[in-house]
Amino acid sequence: MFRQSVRRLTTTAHKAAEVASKVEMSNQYGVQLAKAQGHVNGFVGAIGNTPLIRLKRLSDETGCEILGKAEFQNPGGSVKDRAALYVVKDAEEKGQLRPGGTVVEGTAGNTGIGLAHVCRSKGYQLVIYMPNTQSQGKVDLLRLLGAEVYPVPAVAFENPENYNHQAKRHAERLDNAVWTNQFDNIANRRAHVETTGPEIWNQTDGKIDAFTCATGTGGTLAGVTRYLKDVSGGRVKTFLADPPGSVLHSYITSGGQLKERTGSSITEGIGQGRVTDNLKPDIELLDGAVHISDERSIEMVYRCLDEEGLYLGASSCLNVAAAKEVAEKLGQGNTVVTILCDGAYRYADRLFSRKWLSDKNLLRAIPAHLEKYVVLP
Ligand SMILES: Cc1ncc(COP(=O)(O)O)c(C=O)c1O
Repeated sequence: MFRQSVRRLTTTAHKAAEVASKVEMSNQYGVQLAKAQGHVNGFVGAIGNTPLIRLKRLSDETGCEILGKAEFQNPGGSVKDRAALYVVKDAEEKGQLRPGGTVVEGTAGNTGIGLAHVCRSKGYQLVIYMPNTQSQGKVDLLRLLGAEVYPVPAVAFENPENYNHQAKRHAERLDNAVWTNQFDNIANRRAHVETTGPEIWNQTDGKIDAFTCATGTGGTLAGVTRYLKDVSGGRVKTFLADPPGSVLHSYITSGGQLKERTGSSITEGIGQGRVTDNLKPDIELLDGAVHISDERSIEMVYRCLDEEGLYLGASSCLNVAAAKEVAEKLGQGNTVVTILCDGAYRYADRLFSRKWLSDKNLLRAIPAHLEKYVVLP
């Protein structure tokens, strides 16, 4: 009995030592091993290097190459994983965030999910403030990923009770905490100057004529624009893609006049009422802007599913519709790249619901042969 217990203890101790040495080894050599053996180190190592997908039907139709960067393949499921990693890394590098610290952000969507994964994998606490108009599903998912979530009244940015200002104040009350401030923190834009832009350039071998995407914070559009303009000596043209309810299309086409925000869109995560600090340095570099109605975005959700087998969210499909418009504007033989921001999984209960589509007066935008995909009541 005694001998058995000793054997069990010795085996346990041996196993513990083995595990400890593996952990140590993985800490010390993780990055090198990852590179040598073709795997990546943890969640953050899996961010980026997403495929560039040729959209066959739209390319054939326009006589251009229309390519979508598959950002839905990031480990947290969206383009926002890149920004989440960069704003956290930036806070670490500036000494604002030390081991065991807390990240605080105001976000209603993908940035929160990206941050929740990044914070879990790096051992930080995460606090999220969001408007209380958001679905319970989003709140539940963030809580499931370990975040502390505060739904607060949905008031305008100018109101001190807006979720962004509450997030800022929360961080100020804590030690070793940072408000990552995705809208005006240019580490967000840097993620795309340093990763998304170079990936697109390398994946196209520099044979890219235009890039277009929508903006939420503006990080993706500004960062990719900056990189592509620099590396191509200004040759690559870049365009904002804008949904209804955003002021940026008219800001760009009117030469810098900021109008009052009116209207709204079914596309989530995009559309803006102001020029954020992420956009400011690069908005002048843009060659133009295209406006895409909700009808065109939703039609493209169904077309991408039917023609390409791609199950995409509405902002991705607004981008695809914009890429098609840019291709038609530039003419045959051009290569146009856009961003496939996330999949439809988080929005399926709306995008494929007959009631929701008819409440939004969008059922009529779906071509008859694609109505078979409206599978939810
Ligand atoms: C689904 C989706 N698409 C696009 C964007 C816009 O990206 P960016 O913030 O880089 O402008 C966001 C931002 O949250 C998003 O959630």
